Amino acid sequence: MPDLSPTRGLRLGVCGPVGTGKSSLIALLCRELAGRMSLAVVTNDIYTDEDARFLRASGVLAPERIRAVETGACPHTAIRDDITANLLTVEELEEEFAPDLVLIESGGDNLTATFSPALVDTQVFVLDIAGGGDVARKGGPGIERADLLVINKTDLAPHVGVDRDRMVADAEAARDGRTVIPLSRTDLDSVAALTAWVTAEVVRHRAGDLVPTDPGPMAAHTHGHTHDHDHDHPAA
Ligand SMILES: Nc1nc2c(ncn2[C@@H]2O[C@H](COP(=O)(O)OP(=O)(O)OP(=O)(O)O)[C@@H](O)[C@H]2O)c(=O)[nH]1
Repeated sequence: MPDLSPTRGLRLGVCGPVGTGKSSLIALLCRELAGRMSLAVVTNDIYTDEDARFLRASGVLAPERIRAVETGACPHTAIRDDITANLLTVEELEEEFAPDLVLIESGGDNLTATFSPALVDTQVFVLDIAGGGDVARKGGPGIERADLLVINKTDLAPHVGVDRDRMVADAEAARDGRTVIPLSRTDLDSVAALTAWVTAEVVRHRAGDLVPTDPGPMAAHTHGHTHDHDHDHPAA
């Protein structure tokens, strides 16, 4: 029987709306895991490398292990529809550092963006508790079917009038039992739960037991844009 276990590390996608704490979560994971495994990070931003600069400045990982993809369009395009730039960047990092884990951050996007299963082996969707207790009930592919849903910034729940346990229960109901982790960087037990989940995924991947599953495409949408002159668009 040939050895089918993968020779490259786990590729983990971190997705979610703007400002929910994706970069902070990646910084947290780097801080917790860097002593135990080899890591690399790819960030996606539309026009800047701001997230990569934030992570380099946080000092959690050698700067050369953090690379930015400037998507030039909605970030979800670069993580789902045309993943070439991301794949090339991930492969460069894999060739140079042979990481056990590559974390890929999507740019802040809307509620329905997801990673292509051709780019990541497993994916986390991040919600912000301050975005409101109803958000988990609204569903969408990431909330319902990402491998892990994180409800982040739970320390803010009392300040924004959200019932944390209710929101977690709603999310669990929407996800048919898939894992939900309520997280705050100030709650060490929750940080340990996140770290344990990621470590278990690395182990599953190494054993050849992790089959990437697609949460599904994002909802149909249009890209609003303005022009300062009239012209016809070429047919798509
Ligand atoms: N109170 C609290 N704030 C947090 C926590 N995690 C992150 N934040 C804050 O949330 C804000 C947004 O965090 P980021 O990590 O930049 O969020 P992001 O999702 O990467 O943002 P974009 O890349 O712009 O989409 C920052 O001010 C963080 O300090 C948390 O656990 N608790």
